[in-house]
Amino acid sequence: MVKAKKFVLINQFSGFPKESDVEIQEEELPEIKDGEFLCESLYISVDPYQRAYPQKTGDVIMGSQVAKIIESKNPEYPVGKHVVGHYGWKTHHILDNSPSRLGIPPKIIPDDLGVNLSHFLGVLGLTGLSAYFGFLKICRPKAGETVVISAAAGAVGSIVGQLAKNRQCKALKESAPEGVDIYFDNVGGEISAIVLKHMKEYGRISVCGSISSYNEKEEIRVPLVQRDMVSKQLKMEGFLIKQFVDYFSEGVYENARWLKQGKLKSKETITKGFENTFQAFTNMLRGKNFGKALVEL
Ligand SMILES: NC(=O)C1=CN([C@@H]2O[C@H](COP(=O)(O)OP(=O)(O)OC[C@H]3O[C@@H](n4cnc5c(N)ncnc54)[C@H](OP(=O)(O)O)[C@@H]3O)[C@@H](O)[C@H]2O)C=CC1
Ligand SMILES: CCCCCC(=O)/C=C/[C@H]1[C@H](O)CC(=O)[C@@H]1CCCCCCC(=O)O
Repeated sequence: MVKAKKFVLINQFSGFPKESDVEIQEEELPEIKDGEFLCESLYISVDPYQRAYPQKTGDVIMGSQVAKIIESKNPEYPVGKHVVGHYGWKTHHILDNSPSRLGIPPKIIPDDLGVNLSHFLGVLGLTGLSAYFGFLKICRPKAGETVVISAAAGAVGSIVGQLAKNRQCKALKESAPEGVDIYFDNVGGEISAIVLKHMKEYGRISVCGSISSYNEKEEIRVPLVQRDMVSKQLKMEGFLIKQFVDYFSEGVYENARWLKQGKLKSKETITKGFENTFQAFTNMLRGKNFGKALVEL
């Protein structure tokens, strides 16, 4: 009998998440049934959306994992293979072909890509794909254009910055005297209101997230955007990565190709130990991560 450990939400987050809002609980897992497989988590992803989205008390905290299949009664998921899933912060899972709450079933990790397993939660996972699709497909960058990225050192932002440089764009950290062609927004709020003022005519804004608001109890108020949107004829588009789910393999293989060519570097901040998952989560919310924040079990 396998005893799984899991992080359960016991109080709704209010403001910045507190240790007392979650609890590690143990769960005796039953024997697997036909069509099921048992997997052991190797890496767990901590992400801002775990604070942004409402979660029910008593539920396992949502999140993705890379796990190794250790027992199987499902020929599609053989023992020894690794999967990426979105089944929560838990050490062991009994799964089958059923999709997660993101509508995606467990994905077998290809053995032939020659990259770290952890990359499938970062540069080759939901954050790397958010950078790939959110920047390349929504912003359609052109050489010589000026790009500004908020939360540029993070999991998504650090990939967008490299994709921008690979396309001979000027990825700026400080001021942009000639104005901004593309703004990749992970933060929202005041910083975005300032960048909007510096957008060039026909600029494009890809809205990936608004982390400046996730821990705020009060609605953040910023200046009206419509005046600049109209006068500068700007395009602003929000997206959720799941909209591109049918094209994920394109993004994974392109990012993997650039990784192997050295054109993309995957930065990760790894916290060791399942019991430190919540700490890794709050460290990320405090900006203590560089690249993708992960937990290695
Ligand atoms: N649309 C989609 O499908 C997806 C959206 N996202 C969104 O993308 C954004 C980045 O996510 P991800 O790369 O995973 O996270 P990051 O790795 O960038 O970590 C979050 C970062 O946000 C910054 N931050 C935290 N709080 C604030 C604040 N109050 N004001 C300004 N900056 C803050 C910190 O960086 P620092 O303080 O160093 O600037 C922190 O490191 C988030 O908004 C997330 O919700 C992510 C994945 C998919
Ligand atoms: C309003 C908050 C915007 C947060 C944007 C964000 O961080 C999205 C993250 C996506 C992640 O990369 C994979 C997803 O599809 C996340 C969005 C939805 C995840 C939670 C599902 C919510 C639910 O089940 O109701």
